[in-house]
Amino acid sequence: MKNILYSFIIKEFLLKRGSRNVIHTEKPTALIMIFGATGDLAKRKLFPSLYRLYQKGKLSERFAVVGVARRALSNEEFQLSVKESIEAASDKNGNHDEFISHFHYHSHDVTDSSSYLSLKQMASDLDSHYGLGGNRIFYLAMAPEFFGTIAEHLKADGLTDVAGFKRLVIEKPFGHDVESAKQLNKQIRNAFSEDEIYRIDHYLGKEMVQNIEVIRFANAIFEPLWNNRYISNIQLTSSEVLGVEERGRYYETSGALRDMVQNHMLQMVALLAMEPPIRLTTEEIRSEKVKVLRAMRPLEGDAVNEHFVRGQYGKGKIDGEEVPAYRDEPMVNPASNTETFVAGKLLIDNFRWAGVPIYIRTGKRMETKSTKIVIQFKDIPMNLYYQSEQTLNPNLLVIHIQPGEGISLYLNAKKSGQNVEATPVKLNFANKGIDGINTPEAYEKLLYDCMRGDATNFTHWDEVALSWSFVDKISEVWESEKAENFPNYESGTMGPREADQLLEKDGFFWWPVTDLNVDNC
Ligand SMILES: NC(=O)C1=CN([C@@H]2O[C@H](COP(=O)(O)OP(=O)(O)OC[C@H]3O[C@@H](n4cnc5c(N)ncnc54)[C@H](OP(=O)(O)O)[C@@H]3O)[C@@H](O)[C@H]2O)C=CC1
Ligand SMILES: O=C1O[C@H](COP(=O)(O)O)[C@@H](O)[C@H](O)[C@H]1O
Repeated sequence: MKNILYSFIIKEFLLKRGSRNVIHTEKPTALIMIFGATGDLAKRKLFPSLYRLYQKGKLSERFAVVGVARRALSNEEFQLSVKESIEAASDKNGNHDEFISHFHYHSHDVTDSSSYLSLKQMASDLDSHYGLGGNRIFYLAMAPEFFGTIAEHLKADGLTDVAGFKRLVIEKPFGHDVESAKQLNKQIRNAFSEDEIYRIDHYLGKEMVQNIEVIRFANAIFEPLWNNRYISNIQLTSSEVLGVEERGRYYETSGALRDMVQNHMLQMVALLAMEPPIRLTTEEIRSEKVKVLRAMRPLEGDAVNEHFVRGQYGKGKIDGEEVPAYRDEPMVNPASNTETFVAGKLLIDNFRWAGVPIYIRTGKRMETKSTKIVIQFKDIPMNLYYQSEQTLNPNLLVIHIQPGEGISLYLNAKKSGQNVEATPVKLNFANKGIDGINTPEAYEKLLYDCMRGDATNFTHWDEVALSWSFVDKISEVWESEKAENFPNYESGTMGPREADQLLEKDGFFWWPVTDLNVDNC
């Protein structure tokens, strides 16, 4: 029985997945201008992702990259840093010379108006040299305070006057709250229209986050059950083992709520809870996600601390090593009130989800690195197969986002032998096991999507505004009340006790993410 069900699910899943996922063969042509080209993001993610696209033949020879940053570098020095970043990320022995010859450097302070004119000249020369058709992508991989200034200069100094397309890719955080996000949006909208703006949420580039839609809408067995009649609760965990590391300055003004919940966690909630779009177009999918965010019950006053728990890590042990408390990290206030952990209960007040709690939790310095979604189905009305003192396990659907990728379905089946008792069985689909290849990095997919002009996996302004409005109410309360019990969880644990109590008071518990790991098939 286990095998029959298993193969049915896998076959169904792959068939539907294949019919939906068009294989893109376009080789887009563009000038990609990376602001912040000497920074961490460019080196760790952007250059290696562009290289992988090139290696896979998804970039034609008609592309050029201009790296922009303040420090004085020659083209050769910049190309060497690109080469080093590719080697550090993956390919130590490849021949990168042809690829890196497409990279050029412009030393430029983005606050200095005069240097945009030479940047414009450089862009125009590269456009002619590589035959780029005037297509331009401006990637802002810099601190957010520069986003608005750069966008304004690009327009004022004529860099956006192009014969081809112009697109702005903008990193997180998109604002600090709804007001600052509106202000930033206004600045960039003076230079780019909404459909030219690609707001990055790298979770939307993750293979299994993109798979949420397919699992839901391509399987006859799930969608009819995807509602408050059959689902008792949903749990989303995104736990990290790393601490705040070198990012104390940024994190002190952000905290886990702004850093992870406002964007990644709420985006995953929207994908899980949205109605089937009438078409798989960017506009239709975004519009369904927006409806979920609009239906999320806002929290105010006392409701904030009834539905949300905050935590901050203290010292502890990770992999046998002592690690410091958050308050002892570099560039962190020794009396910091910043949360490094958030757990919350969300309610979506619409016909499908009324009464189904969606629990989220995310934090740094936790026991394990894991992003998982657990959908817990309601109990059957009557338990025929267990002794009265035993309870039947609920059916669970687990979507493994990372580090393992796949899905597991927990069912009850008959125990082998003469008896008629039920025993839990787990049906597993491990993504790598089936495809036999490493799935592309999120940034690789998102860069390619942007070059092709597909904004589906980027966040629309309406989503940004709604998620900030939701989160702002929580921040207001937390910023006005000092957390007297911080630090309230030891590094290397799954967060504060209050996060468990949040579910216990509803009669649930967090499914232990380490026990649910996907096995390779
Ligand atoms: N790093 C990561 O993993 C992630 C980063 N992000 C986001 O990406 C963005 C960049 O982050 P990250 O790469 O870590 O930042 P870094 O601090 O490592 O890099 C900043 C870059 O900006 C350049 N820069 C700073 N000031 C100026 C200026 N006035 N004019 C021109 N260039 C300037 C720096 O170069 P120079 O000093 O030479 O001028 C450097 O290239 C941020 O918005 C961050 O939130 C988002 C997700 C993950
Ligand atoms: O955006 C961010 O995400 C990372 C976690 O990303 P993941 O892909 O490793 O899950 C987080 O560490 C960082 O603080 C945050 O800014």
